[in-house]
Order: sequence, then C-alpha cells, then structure tokens
Amino acid sequence: MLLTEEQILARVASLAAELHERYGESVPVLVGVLGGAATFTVDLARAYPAPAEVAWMAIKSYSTRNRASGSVRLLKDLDVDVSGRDVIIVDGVIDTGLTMNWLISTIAQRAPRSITVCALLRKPDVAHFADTPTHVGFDVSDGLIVGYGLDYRGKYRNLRCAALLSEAGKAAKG
Ligand SMILES: O=P(O)(O)OC[C@H]1O[C@H](OP(=O)(O)OP(=O)(O)O)[C@H](O)[C@@H]1O
Ligand code: HPA
Repeated sequence: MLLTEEQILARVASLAAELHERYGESVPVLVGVLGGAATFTVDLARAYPAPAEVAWMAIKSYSTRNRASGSVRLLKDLDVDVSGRDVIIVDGVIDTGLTMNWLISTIAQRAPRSITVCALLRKPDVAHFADTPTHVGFDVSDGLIVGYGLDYRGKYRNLRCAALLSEAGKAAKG
C-alpha cells in the first residue's frame, strides 16, 4: 500500500483548490489522458469548486528508461477547441516525462491561452517542464504503481488505493 483512498481524495481536493486559485473566474478545460488518468480526472473535476470543462485524449506511449528513445501515438484526439482556453493536462503519473512532454507540445500547437500540468504522482528523475506550471499530488519513489486508474498490463486499475506492485503481483494471473 502506497496511498490510501482517503489520502488520495484529500490531496485531490487540495489540488482542485490550488488550481482554482490559479484560474479564478476563468473556466478551465481539464484534459484527461486516457486510460490511466480517467479516475483522477473525474475526481479532480468533481472536487473543482467552480465551473470547469472536461475533455479527453487517448494516447499510447512507448516510453523507455532510455530517455533518448520512446514515442507517443494519438489514439483519440480532443473533441473541443482549446484555442484561447486555459488548459489543465491531467495525468495519473509522470514517469519518464515523455508522455507529458508530447502532450504539452501537441496542445501548445492549438493556441490555448495557457497550459498547466496536473499529475497525481511524479517519479523521481523526471525533467521539469520549463515554462509549464506543474501541480503534483505526490512525489513518489521508483517502482511500478497500480490502482486509482493505473494499471499493470490492464490489471489493478479498479483498486481504490494506490499500491506499489510486487514481483508476485507482476506474476499473478487473472
Ligand atoms: O512519463 P511516461 O514515462 O511517459 O509515463 C507516463 C504515462 O504512462 C502511463 O500511461 P500508459 O502508457 O501506461 O497507458 P494507460 O494510460 O492506458 O495506462 C501513464 O498514465 C502516463 O500517461
Ligand atoms: O508506475 C506506473 N504505473 C502505471 N503505469 C505507468 N506508466 C509509467 N509509470 C507507471
């Protein structure tokens, strides 16, 4: 067990308050990254104490620990026009940072008014996103984390807590 459901939801509420402080009267668009950030995006949107829109992108990332390599493929694009809008990119975890860097540059091409990153978890060695304000729920150590939307080969997304996956968990069938 890494984070209980109570710890996660308390931090989600404070992240929503931090973001609202940043945006004030503006109505931001929360862009949730499917599938790992589905749970987090919905909870963050519901905790946001003012009007906010929610939109989705689905991508497949092939990140590797070798930061020179890796690629991202777009599976489903946004179906809202974000030009002139304040966009919050919401993801469950920033690990190598490949996915988030790709999302920032892809969304920046659509002329939003601003881009902010909000990730529930951030692994240790990731580069910071210059010029992009970043809100992080928890800085965590290396290791595969599952639950609260995050999976290992399609499993464990529906755990309500976040947990560090053991070797036994990786080997488990079913
Ligand atoms: O910082 P990075 O090393 O790029 O990794 C982070 C990304 O990896 C995970 O998605 P994944 O590709 O596992 O797909 P999923 O969203 O369907 O779980 C996670 O939800 C992030 O989007
Ligand atoms: O720790 C993780 N858990 C699930 N998916 C991920 N994608 C990158 N890092 C992770």
